Amino acid sequence: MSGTQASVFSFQQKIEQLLVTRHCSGTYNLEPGKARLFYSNKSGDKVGFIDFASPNGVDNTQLEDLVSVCEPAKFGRGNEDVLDESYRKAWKLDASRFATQLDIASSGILSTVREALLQYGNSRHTLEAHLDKMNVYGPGSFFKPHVDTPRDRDMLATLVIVLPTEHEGGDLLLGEEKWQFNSAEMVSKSENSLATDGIEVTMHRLAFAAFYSDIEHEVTPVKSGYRVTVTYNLYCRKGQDPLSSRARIDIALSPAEVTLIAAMKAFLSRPEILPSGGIVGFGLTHFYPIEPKADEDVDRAFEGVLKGGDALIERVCQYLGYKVKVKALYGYEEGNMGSSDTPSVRRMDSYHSMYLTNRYTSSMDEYAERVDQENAEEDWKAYWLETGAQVKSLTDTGRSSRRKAVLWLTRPNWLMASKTAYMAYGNEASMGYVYGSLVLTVEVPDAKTRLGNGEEEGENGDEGQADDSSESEEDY
Ligand SMILES: O=C(O)CCC(=O)C(=O)O
Ligand SMILES: [Fe+2]
Repeated sequence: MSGTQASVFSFQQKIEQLLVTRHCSGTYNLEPGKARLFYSNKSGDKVGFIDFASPNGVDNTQLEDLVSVCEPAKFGRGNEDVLDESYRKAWKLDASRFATQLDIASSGILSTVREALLQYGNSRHTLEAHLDKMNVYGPGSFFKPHVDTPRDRDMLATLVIVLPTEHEGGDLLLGEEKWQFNSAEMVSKSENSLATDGIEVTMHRLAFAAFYSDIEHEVTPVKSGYRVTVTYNLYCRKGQDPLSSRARIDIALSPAEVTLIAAMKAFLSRPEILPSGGIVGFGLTHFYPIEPKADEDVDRAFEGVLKGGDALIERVCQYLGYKVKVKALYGYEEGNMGSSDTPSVRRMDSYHSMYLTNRYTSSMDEYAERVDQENAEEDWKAYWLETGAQVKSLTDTGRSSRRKAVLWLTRPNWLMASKTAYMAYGNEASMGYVYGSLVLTVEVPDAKTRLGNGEEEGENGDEGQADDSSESEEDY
């Protein structure tokens, strides 16, 4: 391993330690009179309610009545909603057939979740919760590994509320490390507190968990009792900025940011790293909802709304004064840049060149699939470690334009569990959005300029990789 590769490798390890998948969970004591759930059957001629704050708790007869108005829960396999009880066994009730008194905003649940999920994001972005459905998991109910289908480009996360009922099993397992949300135990604890009239009452608590929707998750079988959940889709809406750009709100740096800033500064101060300047690229950890047909600009779409560790990298690069761009990355085979310019995706080691583009087209699906191929990991790593690989940018007509040296620092989607779920299993049929794999890039000047002892433009323009290095940074 060359000296450069060794420093890239150790820097890569440092970053990856900081990029953990973020999720959040907790409990909330239900206040009497504020935790009823009303429901109706399909025709609306039968209605009922359950008071989850009732001091006596909720009994199985009440839950069986709720089940009697529910339907078997389907899930999405590709573009279809399917009923397959070997993959998902549960009941569901659409949002149109129930209402809950629970207010996730005034209870503070939503702001707690926002703080965790948008930790490094823009402080002006809001987290909007849309009630999705209610599910009941009875004895033997479960939901095998899946991701939550993106409903819209802004869909960021899923919030699951587990209401207090006595049950066993039905844990939510999340991500590669199978983080466990043991909701049965969390809701089993109740507290006695004094009501205003001095009488002691039992307060029951709900449990909640929120996680980025592209993280693979599953619900283990319920062993006894009924597990009742209300789920919300959480959308990150970009903040409007009616004020001048000087009126920004900047949140103080977190320890992870401080560590990464120092590491990045030290790394880029090494003269052997991109000596003539070029692009530093990061494969994003998370998948992002993309509408392949929309042909939208991914940089504009995702700038400032990245998830978890991806947002951490973005914020650190911005802090260091670099302009960050979100891009799609394609590989092209030699000789395949004919007039049709249809991207052809092949194994990384057979690529002639890599292309960075602002557009994500349906061919990027194949690109994402390629990452999933068996044994692809090794090739991918080797490529990702390669220094001085080149990228070109694609113009809107699909023709290549300028070349730049690129140094890849993190592998894409490496924290995600089995990638098959992204293609095959969603909690709903796909609705025109797919999870796409993206990269983040920053352009860095040559080593002399970085070390503060060179001319602004750099002296060494003959590296041979940048055939048009005088172009503005907007051009890659
Ligand atoms: O109930 C849970 O904990 C998660 C449910 C879920 O994954 C879903 O409904 O998509
Ligand atoms: Fe799910």
